[in-house]
Formats: sequence, C-alpha cells, structure tokens
Amino acid sequence: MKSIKASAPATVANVSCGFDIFGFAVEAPADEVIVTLTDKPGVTITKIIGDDGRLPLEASKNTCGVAVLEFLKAVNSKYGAEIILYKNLPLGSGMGSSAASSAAALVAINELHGNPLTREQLLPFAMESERIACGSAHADNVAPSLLGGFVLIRGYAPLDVATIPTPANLFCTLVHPHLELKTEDSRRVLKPTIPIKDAITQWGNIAGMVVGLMKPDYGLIQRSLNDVVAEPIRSVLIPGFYTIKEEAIKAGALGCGISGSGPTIFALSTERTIAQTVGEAMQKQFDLLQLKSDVFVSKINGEGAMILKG
Ligand SMILES: Nc1ncnc2c1ncn2[C@@H]1O[C@H](COP(=O)(O)OP(=O)(O)O)[C@@H](O)[C@H]1O
Ligand SMILES: N[C@@H](CCOP(=O)(O)O)C(=O)O
Repeated sequence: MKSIKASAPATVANVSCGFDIFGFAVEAPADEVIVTLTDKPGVTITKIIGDDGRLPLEASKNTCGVAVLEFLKAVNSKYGAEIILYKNLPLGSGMGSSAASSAAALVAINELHGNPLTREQLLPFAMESERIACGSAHADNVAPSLLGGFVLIRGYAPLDVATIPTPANLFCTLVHPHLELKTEDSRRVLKPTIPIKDAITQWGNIAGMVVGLMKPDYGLIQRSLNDVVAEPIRSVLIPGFYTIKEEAIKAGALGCGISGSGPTIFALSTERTIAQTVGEAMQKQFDLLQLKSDVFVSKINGEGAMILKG
C-alpha cells in the first residue's frame, strides 16, 4: 500500500501577550512521520525513533495516532494506517512537541486520501490530540504547525483562525534548556480570573502586536511583546528567566518571553545576526546555572507542515 513522508515544525505559542490565541511556526526542529495506508481498519504506530522509548505506541494515547484516528472517522475511510514517528522535538519543551507529531501525521493521511480536507478542516483533529496530550484542546501550536506563519485564533466556538502577515525581517531565537515542563502542569498553575487592569494591558498588547506585524512597525511589536497574565506566574518554573530576558534585550532583541508553556524561551529580532547574538547571550545565562541548552535561530516559517519527497 502507498506510503507518504511528512514533517511539521516546532511552534511558539502565546508569543507573550496572546495566551491560547497567538502562535507562529519556526523552521526547525520538526517532527517527521511515514504514514502507510492499510486494508485493516484502525491505526498502528509501528515504531518511534528519537524518544528514548518514552512515548506511547498505543495510537489512542499518542497525538499522531489520535489525529489520524479522528481523520479516518471523519472522512469515513475504508482504510487504516501504520505510522512511523521520527520524534525530533524535545518532549515537554514548550515548542509544540505534541502538536508537531499530529500535524505531520494529518497532512500525510490527508494526502494519502487525495486531500479531501483543507488544512483548516484538519485543525479540529489536531486539537483533539492536544486534549490527549495536556487536557486542553488549545489550537495555538497545532494551527501554526499545520498552516504555517503567525496565526491568530480569533475564537474557539466556533473555531475561527486567521494568518497575520509578518515582516520579512523577523527572526526568532529559541533557547531550550534541558528541562521538561508538562503543559498540563503549567496550565494548572494559572489563575482562573484576571483583574480588569491586567485585561486592559493584555488586549492593548494583543492589538498592538497585530498592527505592529501588519504595518510593519518594529517599535510597536517591541512594546507589545509583554505578558501580564501567564508570564509572572510561569516564570518561576524557569530558572533565571528574568535575567535571561534582560540579557536577550540587552543583546538587541525586540522582546523575549516564554515559548508556549515553557521551559523554552523565545526572542524576536530584526536581523539573523542579532538573533544569533541574542541566542548566545541567553545560552550563557543557562550555562552559568549549569543547565545545558540548545539554541535554534530561524525566520518565521510561512509553510508549516509539508509532504516530503522519498
Ligand atoms: N507524539 C507525541 N509527541 C509528544 N508528546 C506526546 C506525543 N503523544 C503523546 N504525548 C504526550 O504529551 C505530553 C507532552 O505534551 P506537552 O506537555 O504539551 O509538551 P510540549 O510543550 O512540548 O508540546 C507528554 O505527556 C507526552 O507523553
Ligand atoms: N497556550 C498554551 C500553549 C502551550 O504550548 P506548549 O508548546 O508548551 O505545548 C499554554 O500556554 O498553555
């Protein structure tokens, strides 16, 4: 039976002010899958490479398995699927690890069926797999990983997403300390309500970010990269967070914040060389804390998940 290989990139969710409503895709790292159609109904994950045996092979517990099961049900497919997952993203990283596996598997299974659904129509299946991973069907990782670019989730009920144009000169630095933070746990620490004065600050920044990206106005982007809702609470879970943020801005970044629910920290810069210097400055702080880390520098990835040749 036919096989397709696909990849889907890491993502930065929230982008400081946009908790659960902003996310963008980066160029690397990315998860890869090989999906093969089978005559036997159901989904089997035959192999996972790169996870040190930590991820479930059971399809109903693995995000790529859940997403493909949901797809097959929705299109009333007569086929089943076998999946090999190349787990290149670190687990519990705040880089949308759980989302990348499901996004890659969805574009592959859709292609194997002749693309009956659009990328937007694949989103609910990926969101269902996020529910399995962390108990919440948030879309700010799966939407940019599937669609590419900088995505706004305008609403959840009904789902309403829009891609925000981004300036060509916007580079992302990701610094991933070798720590794990489960999204489920870092959602649990958040308060259920926020004071009105924080809400005003936050929605001003959200609107500022959209206008800043669209104009583009880097000063406005810089002023809008602020989070008074999640960052003050979650930052305590990331060693050295505020020093690292300060060093990133000193090194020339427009702004810096927690990527998704952490522990990865992201920064945005207007030049690749600045983004690299920013990465070195951030990594140095983790080194001082005796914490190993990896640095990734890339442009915003406008393409998202893709079918790979061979
Ligand atoms: N294919 C997958 N990739 C990553 N995590 C997965 C996958 N399938 C299930 N999970 C589960 O999801 C959880 C990690 O998700 P999460 O905490 O959201 O990490 P991240 O911030 O990197 O997306 C883990 O408990 C893991 O076992
Ligand atoms: N909006 C979510 C995003 C979680 O991203 P992840 O990459 O940490 O899974 C949140 O902040 O909880």
